[in-house]
Formats: sequence, structure tokens, C-alpha cells
Amino acid sequence: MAGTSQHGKAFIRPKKKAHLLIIEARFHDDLADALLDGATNALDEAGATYDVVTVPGSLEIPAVITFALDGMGEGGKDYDGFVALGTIIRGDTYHFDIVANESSRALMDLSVQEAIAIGNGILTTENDAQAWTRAKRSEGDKGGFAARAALTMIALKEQLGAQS
Ligand SMILES: Nc1c(NC[C@H](O)[C@H](O)[C@H](O)CO)[nH]c(=O)[nH]c1=O
Ligand SMILES: CC(=O)[C@@H](O)COP(=O)(O)O
Repeated sequence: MAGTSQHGKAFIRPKKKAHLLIIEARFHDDLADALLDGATNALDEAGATYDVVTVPGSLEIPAVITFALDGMGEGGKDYDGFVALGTIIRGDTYHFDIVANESSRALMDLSVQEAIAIGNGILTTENDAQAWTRAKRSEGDKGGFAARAALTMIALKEQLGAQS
């Protein structure tokens, strides 16, 4: 099936027992369950631990990462990385482009400017069918992919010397 390759050899695991924050947008509830199932399964398999916070829509995800980063400087919980989960399905208006482009742009800005490990598991699809194919753990498992991507970025940060 097109678009669901897992690129398994690209994934590496951190040496440390990583603790991550999963931020899930539940705008599409059942799809959110499927993405979370994939992400938590991948982190469990890797021996990582995680907290989960829920937001209404994908546009809220990047700010939660900023809240967590601010909290880490103020005695809050430490996170080694972040997993963003959500589904954006095209509707009739330009809103799709706003939500899809701005959520990804903000995640990219955060990852580069703050040097943090983020796995982007926000689906942007034309319809429900495309979303389900990608969200299900038994099919595209994009939640699992995003979690493994976050772990890989944590490992690369370890290897390249930037300490969190
Ligand atoms: N249409 C979708 C949204 N829209 C909601 C926004 O993300 C946001 O919650 C709202 O504008 C309030 O700030 N979110 C998704 O995750 N998926 C969609 O398809
Ligand atoms: C993200 C979307 O496009 C969406 O859910 C909004 O739908 P619409 O553009 O029909 O208002």
C-alpha cells in the first residue's frame, strides 16, 4: 500500500530509559485511539515511559510542548522527547490547510529552535479511509512510526552530545 512504508532500519533506540510526552489531539476520537495504540505500543516495546495529554485539535499540540518546556525549567517533569498525534481530514474550506500547515510548521520550529526530539504523527488526509489505513496499528501504524522517530531523535541527540 502506498505511503505506509515503515523504514525500519532508520530507527535507533536511546541508551537511556527515555521518558516522553505524548500529545494527542482528539478532534477525530476513534482515529485518536488508533494512533495512541500504535504510539504507546512502540514506546512500551522500546522500554520507554510516557505521559499522555489530550488537546481538542492539532492546532493546540505545539503550544503544549512549549508549556512542557517551560515547566521543565521550573521544576516540572523532564521529558526527553515528544510525540504529536492527530488527524486532519480535508473539509470544504481552507481550514484544512491552516490546521495542517500551521501545526507542522510550529512543530518544526520547536524541534529546530529548541533542539528537541519530536515525532510528528499528525495525519493529513483527504478522507476517512486514508486516515484509517494510516492510523491502524495493523496497517500504516503512523502513531508507532512517530514514536519510533522521537526515540531515534533522542538517541541521535545522545550520540551528538547535546544533553537534554
Ligand atoms: N479540523 C480539524 C481540526 N480543527 C481544530 C483545530 O485544530 C483547533 O482545535 C481549533 O481551531 C481551536 O483552536 N483539528 C484536527 O486535529 N483535525 C481536524 O480535522
Ligand atoms: C480540517 C478541516 O478541514 C475541517 O474539519 C473543517 O471542515 P470545513 O472546511 O468543511 O469547515
